[in-house]
Amino acid sequence: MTLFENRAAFLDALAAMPGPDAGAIAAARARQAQLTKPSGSLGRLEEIAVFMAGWQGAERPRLDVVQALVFAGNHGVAARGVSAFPVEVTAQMVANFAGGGAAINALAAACGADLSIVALDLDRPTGDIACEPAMDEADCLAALNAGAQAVKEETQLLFVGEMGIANTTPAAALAAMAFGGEAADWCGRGTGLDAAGVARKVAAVEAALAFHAGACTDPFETLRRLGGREIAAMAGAMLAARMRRIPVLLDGFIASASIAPLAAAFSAFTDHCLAAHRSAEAAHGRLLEHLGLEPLLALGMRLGEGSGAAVAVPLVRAALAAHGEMATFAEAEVAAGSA
Ligand SMILES: Cc1cc2ncn([C@H]3O[C@H](COP(=O)(O)O)[C@@H](O)[C@H]3O)c2cc1C
Ligand SMILES: O=C(O)c1cccnc1
Repeated sequence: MTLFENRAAFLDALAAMPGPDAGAIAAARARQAQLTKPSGSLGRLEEIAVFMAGWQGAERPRLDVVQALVFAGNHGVAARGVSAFPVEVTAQMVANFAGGGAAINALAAACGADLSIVALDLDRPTGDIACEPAMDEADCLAALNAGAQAVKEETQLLFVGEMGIANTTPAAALAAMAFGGEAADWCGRGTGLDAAGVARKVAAVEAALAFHAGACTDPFETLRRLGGREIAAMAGAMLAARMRRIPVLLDGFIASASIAPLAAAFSAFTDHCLAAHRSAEAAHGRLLEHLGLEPLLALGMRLGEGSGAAVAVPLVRAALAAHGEMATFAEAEVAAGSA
């Protein structure tokens, strides 16, 4: 099913996004207050349980179906020498995902997530954002829909990741266009660029910001001009999740940048997202601040693929286990305090 028939349908869906279930939030909070522990003593685990209750619409949310989606795409801007790796690596890594040999294969299995890989026209790199739009309208819509279609109805927690050599460059451009600042503020070392490589990246992002200035009039247009197929697919999947009230664990710099145009237009967009981690990519912390999200972890990871989100899934499981399985003061006949 095509969720977004056209540009207007995408923008309408964004404007009409639902909020969490207030009744389930109230019920989960009331339950938390009854559990055999001092109020607040499980810290953020309590907030995670209440967050999950609100988006799942259940006093005791569950985590039987965790879905991981990894989207892959290639980028015209790679020709400017903005990555430490050659573009062939994108397709080679897609083959590695299929063979089960990538980090996300191991980490998705370790956290009990159901992993799917969606490769998007790898033989057809996007336009070079420094001097042309990444995609035409049909291409951008197709990528948004590829993301949306991949989200299963029964998913109880979603995370998305990406593979696309050079994609920290469009990610930096998207973040700069959404939240302002200099190109250099948003450019890091990606896969391990040296100083000259970072300088080429900054120049590419500066050129992109100048070329597309004034034309990025809505989130669709920003994604179309400055994004990429895997980036638009991530945004489409995370919007589709929101439309179905499915909570999202947000991965690293590129996944976060994919929703920057949506969040810049509608700051409530990130309400259904938990930031899994703060990537070692220099600008990720600042980007999360703009998105209004506090990362759960900071492990020095800078891989993408959804790897940081996978590592945070056990925290959500722990939060829901405590919330769902603990006894109340009444059940355990423990005296409740005044706090
Ligand atoms: C072998 C390999 C596996 C990866 N898995 C994710 N990335 C990550 O690195 C890329 C972004 O960094 P840059 O913009 O510097 O190219 C993306 O593909 C991202 O997913 C990888 C990169 C490599 C080389
Ligand atoms: O934070 C990320 O997602 C990231 C950082 C560097 C390279 N690839 C991905």
